[in-house]
Amino acid sequence: MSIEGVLREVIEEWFVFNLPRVIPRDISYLLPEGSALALVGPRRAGKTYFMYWIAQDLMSKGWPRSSIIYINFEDVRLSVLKPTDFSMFLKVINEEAREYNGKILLMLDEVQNLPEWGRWVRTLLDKGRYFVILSGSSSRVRASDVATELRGRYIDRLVLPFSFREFLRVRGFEQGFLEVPERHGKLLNHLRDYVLNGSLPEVVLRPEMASDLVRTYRQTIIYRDIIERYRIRDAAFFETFLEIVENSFGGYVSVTKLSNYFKSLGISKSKKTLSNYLKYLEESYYVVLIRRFGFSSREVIQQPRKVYPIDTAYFRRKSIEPMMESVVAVELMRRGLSYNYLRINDYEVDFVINQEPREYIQVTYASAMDEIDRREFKALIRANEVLGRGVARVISWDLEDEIEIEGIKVKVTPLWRWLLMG
Ligand SMILES: Nc1ncnc2c1ncn2[C@@H]1O[C@H](COP(=O)(O)OP(=O)(O)OP(=O)(O)O)[C@@H](O)[C@H]1O
Repeated sequence: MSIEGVLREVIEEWFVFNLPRVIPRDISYLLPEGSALALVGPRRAGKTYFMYWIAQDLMSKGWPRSSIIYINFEDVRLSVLKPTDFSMFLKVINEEAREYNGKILLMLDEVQNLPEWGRWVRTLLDKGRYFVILSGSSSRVRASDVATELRGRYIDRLVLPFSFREFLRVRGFEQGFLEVPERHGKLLNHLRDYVLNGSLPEVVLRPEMASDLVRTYRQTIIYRDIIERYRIRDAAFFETFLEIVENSFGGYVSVTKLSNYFKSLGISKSKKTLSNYLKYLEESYYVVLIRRFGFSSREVIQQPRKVYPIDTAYFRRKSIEPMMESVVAVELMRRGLSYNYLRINDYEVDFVINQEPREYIQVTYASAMDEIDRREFKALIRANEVLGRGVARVISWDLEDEIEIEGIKVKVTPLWRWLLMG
């Protein structure tokens, strides 16, 4: 069959494809004129399913199915598409689809498999007749690649594993009357499940498969998205490096210390290489790195970074507190906030949110107010003194209070409430 025939076949299959049941996400989307909507985020976080959801949502608002085309370029039948096939592609789209209010929506998935996809998308946008939504593998269609390929003509949306609100929706737990004791107990059980097992959609939906799924996801990220993509020749070394990073989840990684450590083993790796490896892990959305507050980006490389996995399913179990911090870090990312950790002499604040007013956050698993380490409060007070007045908050497991220490009000907020606040 000619490539034209194949493309028609793929599109016609889409028109009769039974869309799966999709759990609605709390991620907003829009169809911008002249720009593409790029969905970025970690592996298996639900980018494709979010496209299906958009299709369903638009159809419920009157869009006919024939005005929406979804193409997955990972389809082997499309692997022979060449950059010069663009005119044919356009002709097939125009013949197969029907306009709705003068527009056709094109959803292009795994777009990295399409040679020169950036040019294709820009040309489509120039025609003024198409809305384009695209997504691709986390490492090849990273936010930075989209920026380069589309020269600013895009809006991106980060698709992360389920938020706690979405997670409760999957579990069928209504979000009212949370203080009623029986419901409260259930809520805390859900919270424990969320913190300990993470919220990758398939893992949440098929908990019995969790360990197999998580192992496979990790392998794909490490081997396909990082080692292959960045052409890392010394894969065995990278794995050793990764092991150290994974064992540091919830703590610090310092490129300087790592470089010295490897030197002591007779392995010479430059700080630049190690720093790049960390960057790859971050760009592939496997880890979240938190930089120290107050240092320029050049200086920050020398500073230890705090490291968390993108989902606690990847966490090497330690205690629950660092896992709670991990959930908070990813939630801040979900809310699109910029944040750092802060260290002033011996005091440390887990998160400083860079907004007006600043917010200083500590995370604790303490089960009674007097169990909270005084140093946690002291650090919040120091932060207020040094960086200026802000909101001081302790995120706890289930404690709720507001106290005043040395003239500074500190809010103590349960993790579940904080997660549902966003
Ligand atoms: N909103 C959702 N409702 C129901 N199931 C979902 C949802 N999102 C994701 N899933 C489940 O998680 C799996 C992975 O989701 P999806 O394929 O959308 O991820 P992705 O981000 O496109 O992955 P990749 O980066 O590997 O292409 C799906 O096969 C489905 O089982």
